[in-house]
Amino acid sequence: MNIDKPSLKRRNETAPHTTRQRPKLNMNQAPRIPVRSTLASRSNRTSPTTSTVSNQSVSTKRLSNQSVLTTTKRLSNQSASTTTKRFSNQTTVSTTKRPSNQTAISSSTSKLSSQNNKPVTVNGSKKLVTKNSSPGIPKFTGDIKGKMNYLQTQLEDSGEQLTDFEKLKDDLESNVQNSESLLQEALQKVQDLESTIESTRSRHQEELAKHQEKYMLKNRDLILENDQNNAKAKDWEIELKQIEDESRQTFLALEEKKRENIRLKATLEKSSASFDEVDAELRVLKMKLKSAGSALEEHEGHVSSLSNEWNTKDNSLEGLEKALFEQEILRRKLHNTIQELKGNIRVFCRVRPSLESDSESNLAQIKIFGEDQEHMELREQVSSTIGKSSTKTHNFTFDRVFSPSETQKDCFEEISQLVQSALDGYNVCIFAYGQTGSGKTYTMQGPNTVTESTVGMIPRAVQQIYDVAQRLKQFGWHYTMEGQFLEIYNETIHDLLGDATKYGQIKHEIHHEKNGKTTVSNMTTVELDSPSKVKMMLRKASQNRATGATNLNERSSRSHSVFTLKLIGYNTTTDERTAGILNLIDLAGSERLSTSGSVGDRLRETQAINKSLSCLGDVIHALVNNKEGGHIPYRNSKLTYLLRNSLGARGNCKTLMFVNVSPMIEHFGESLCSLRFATKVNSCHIGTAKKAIK
Ligand SMILES: Nc1ncnc2c1ncn2[C@@H]1O[C@H](COP(=O)(O)OP(=O)(O)OP(=O)(O)O)[C@@H](O)[C@H]1O
Repeated sequence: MNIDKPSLKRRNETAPHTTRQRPKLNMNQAPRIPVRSTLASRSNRTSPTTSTVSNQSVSTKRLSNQSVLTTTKRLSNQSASTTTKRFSNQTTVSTTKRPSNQTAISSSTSKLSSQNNKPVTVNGSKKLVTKNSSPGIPKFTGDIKGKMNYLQTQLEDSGEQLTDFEKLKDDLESNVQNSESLLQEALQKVQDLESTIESTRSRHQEELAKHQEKYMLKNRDLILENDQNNAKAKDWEIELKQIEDESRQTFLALEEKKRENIRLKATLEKSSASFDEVDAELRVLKMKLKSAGSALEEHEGHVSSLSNEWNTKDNSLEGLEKALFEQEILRRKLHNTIQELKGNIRVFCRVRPSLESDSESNLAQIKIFGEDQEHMELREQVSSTIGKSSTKTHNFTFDRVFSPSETQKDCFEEISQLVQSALDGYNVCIFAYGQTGSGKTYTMQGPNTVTESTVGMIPRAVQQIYDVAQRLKQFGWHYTMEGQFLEIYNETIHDLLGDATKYGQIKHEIHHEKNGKTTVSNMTTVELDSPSKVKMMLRKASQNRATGATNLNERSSRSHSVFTLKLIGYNTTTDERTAGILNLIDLAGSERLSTSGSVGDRLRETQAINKSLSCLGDVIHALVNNKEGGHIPYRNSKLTYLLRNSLGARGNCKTLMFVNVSPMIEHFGESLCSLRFATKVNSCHIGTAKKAIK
């Protein structure tokens, strides 16, 4: 809808001559002027006969202003005079001859008249224009009068013609005026149209601008919408991807479910088959049950007769229980008599097996023999001063020698009688003596990673005491068990169940009361009402020992550990009370100062260990050799002072010592020393032990 304004203007300017639309003339109103047509065709022969109004108007105007008047004038001036003047010799010629510039109207009118002699329509009235040779005009006859008449006639004709022409002129002029007014109207219409066009154009422009603005806004909205749609499309893409992933996973899960379903179907089929089997079995069982039901009825009859029998026997059972109780008292008496006969100090030797870290080739020759496995022989290759090699044999005898293949259970079976004695009110000490790495801790507690078969003497002893205490309940005995665990390191006592970070800050003093009770101050006491508590206690002690040293084994070999279990029994039937103590002692490594090669702190440690161990030997020696009431050097070491009431001073003590030895040749010398020390202990006889009965 682009409107080219300049081109419009140009068109307006050129319109009169070319394509400008003019108001149409109403040809029915306008007079028909064939003359003008002829004139027009003559003046512009190339123009179409249906020439434009403007052409017509212009021609008409000219006719009215110039041609018609000129023609009329000339006609009036010339026709008469010239015709008259030339009449004599040129009448025909002058009348027929027309000036070259004479108007088209006159010419055409003349021509029409002369050629056709037909009536010419002018302003709607028909006029007959005659030629000179027209039969209406009298011919010149040749006389003057005739001539005059003729001329008169001619003049009259001319006057008529003139009148016609004037009429014609008037008509033409009115035509011209009409045409002009039409033209004015047309021009006015053109102007109106132009202003209409202009207003339409400006309106269109405004509308266009509005539309453009609207479209721009719409376009901007569309861009925004497009951006939003793009963002949405991206979101959708991401969402679609997620959905795709989810569906892939769902598909995988579905596949897995399908496979599981297949497996389950197979299992179900199997199960249904076995269900059928079970169902058949159930039916068989039901039948059996039925027959058993009838058998049961029979048995019930038997039961009622047996029940009567039972009642009579129940009465005799009470008598039997009483007898059993008496027998239990007797058993305990006999047991302790046997223990006493065996001696109050007994020694067991235990040879540990070779370890992965030991080499087979370095095993010492150790032989264990005797009816009760009580003898052992150690062979040693020696060279004399003259270089002659020979075998030297060392023989030892103990209460029992355990070979490397014997288990913890085997060892415990032998000491369980002593543990029983603690329940019966005796003070029992079980020592583990030997060089570092000979198996003392293994024997007393078990290895670091303990199993049911490797569990040591301490937990086994507690388990036994717990079991026996439970069993003795039926005879009226009720026991309370309290446990303590301490360490003697460099002659200082540490509470292994206490706070290891406070070692050295808290002082622990040993007190012996007149009633024979020994106490250590500031010690943690644990009530052992179940065997599981012993495990907890041992774990805690082990952790404290680890906190106290960078190397657990190193610490354990440099200190004595003493586990004390106090057993207090009360018999509600007999009102009897017992107070026994079980001490389980893992001694520090017994290696000699010369072989240890210790210096500095380690030297002082070794000296302290050796001192306390030799004190133990001295105490035992004094107990053997001193007369009753003689001095026993218990105070010389913390260990002997602590165990004063358990080492036979008051006669209710039982002592067992495990001497642990290594099977390796490299430890041969230390093993001999340990065995010699144990032999001395074994030869002691500390009188007859008496249980503590209050
Ligand atoms: N009878 C045994 N059966 C199997 N292994 C044993 C036996 N006796 C000791 N051992 C092992 O030998 C090694 C040393 O034993 P243990 O630590 O008990 O010696 P120790 O005499 O207590 O040493 P320390 O004085 O340094 O504490 C340990 O690895 C232990 O498991």
